[in-house]
Amino acid sequence: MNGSDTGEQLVKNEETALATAEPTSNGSAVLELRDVSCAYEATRPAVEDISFSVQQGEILCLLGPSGCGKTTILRAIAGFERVTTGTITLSGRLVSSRDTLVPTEQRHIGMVFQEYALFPHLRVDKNIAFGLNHLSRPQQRAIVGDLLALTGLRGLEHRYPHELSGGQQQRVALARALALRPVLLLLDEPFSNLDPDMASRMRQDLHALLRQTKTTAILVTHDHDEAFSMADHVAVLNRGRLEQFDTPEAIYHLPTTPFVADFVGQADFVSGVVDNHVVTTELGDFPNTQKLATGTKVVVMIRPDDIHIVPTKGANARIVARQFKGSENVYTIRLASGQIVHSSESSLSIYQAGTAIALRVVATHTVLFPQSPESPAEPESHDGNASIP
Ligand SMILES: Nc1ncnc2c1ncn2[C@@H]1O[C@H](COP(=O)(O)OP(=O)(O)OP(=O)(O)O)[C@@H](O)[C@H]1O
Repeated sequence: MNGSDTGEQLVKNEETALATAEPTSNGSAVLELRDVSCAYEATRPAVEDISFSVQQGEILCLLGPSGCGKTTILRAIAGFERVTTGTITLSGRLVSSRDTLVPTEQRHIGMVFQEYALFPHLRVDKNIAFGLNHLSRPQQRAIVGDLLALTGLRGLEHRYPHELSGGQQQRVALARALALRPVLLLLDEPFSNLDPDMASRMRQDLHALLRQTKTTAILVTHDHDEAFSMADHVAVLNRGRLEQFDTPEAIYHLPTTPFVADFVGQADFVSGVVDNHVVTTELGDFPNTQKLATGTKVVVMIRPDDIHIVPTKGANARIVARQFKGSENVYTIRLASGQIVHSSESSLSIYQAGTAIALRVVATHTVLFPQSPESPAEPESHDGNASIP
């Protein structure tokens, strides 16, 4: 392992082009939440002090583990839940506060939920036209025709919901929501009932459709890949609190908490000590991007794709295990100290367990967190595989 290898190839955070986002804005926001809390039980808030805004035409993803409060926020925006503190403003109008609850039907919000909720006795075209009774027949036909084309449902307009696949039913639910030209479209885990291939296709189609119709949307998911591929901004929630609101790129590369770092991808956390301009760790030196005082103890977040294996006789680190993932091999590595880190290598790079290796670290963004007695416990268990010293 070579400390200078590590240090030379690093780029300071200040030099990156990553744009970070403001969670609130007083610009022309379609939706603005300010210090919103909701509680199902008087003593225990389900979500607390949530503030963010969504601009016209933007897609926001609410991302977090089960029970973190995603659906509660969506329901509060829709007007199904009261807020106990804070305000929700929609198109400049106060719709929720402690003393205000504008009814759902006056909020001009479209909704698509996991179970689609189509009318089983109505054909596809009638399902889509359901909310359009105030318009003339020719107007209704024109809107339905446009949406059938946009959602790829042409030819299926005379079928009943039970005669459609899950993906097709979901398109009908989308078309029905868009027919009313909502100021905001809310989607609660809309792909969770679809198989992975169909979900991936639907994500791309939905993204194109929202862009084409300039629809402002909020999508709830616990899948960070889904959030990254769909969103302009991602709000990461943990235990009812907003941990970070940012662009997908900044959430991945510049997470502001160990929880976010761990939740949005595999991450390892290596102990280090600040020595002037660098942080010295067992993996080499990293830039002291936060200008911390010499002697400060920190943990450095490192992703597996930043760590590369160099088989080296006599080196102190060892390969413990290999996990084949199709497009990559993820290696579990034990450093001389016993610390475990991970390395992502190409699917054809195969090394045996026990191989002595050096590590080349090419971290493009250095993320430092304070080392505290609490930090090891912060991330909760989920898909990620982080190990924190
Ligand atoms: N109707 C309810 N009554 C009491 N507590 C509730 C109710 N609905 C949700 N909660 C609680 O509020 C918290 C947030 O739940 P919420 O459904 O918003 O989370 P979520 O992130 O959407 O979860 P999931 O991904 O599993 O749907 C959880 O602790 C949950 O147990």
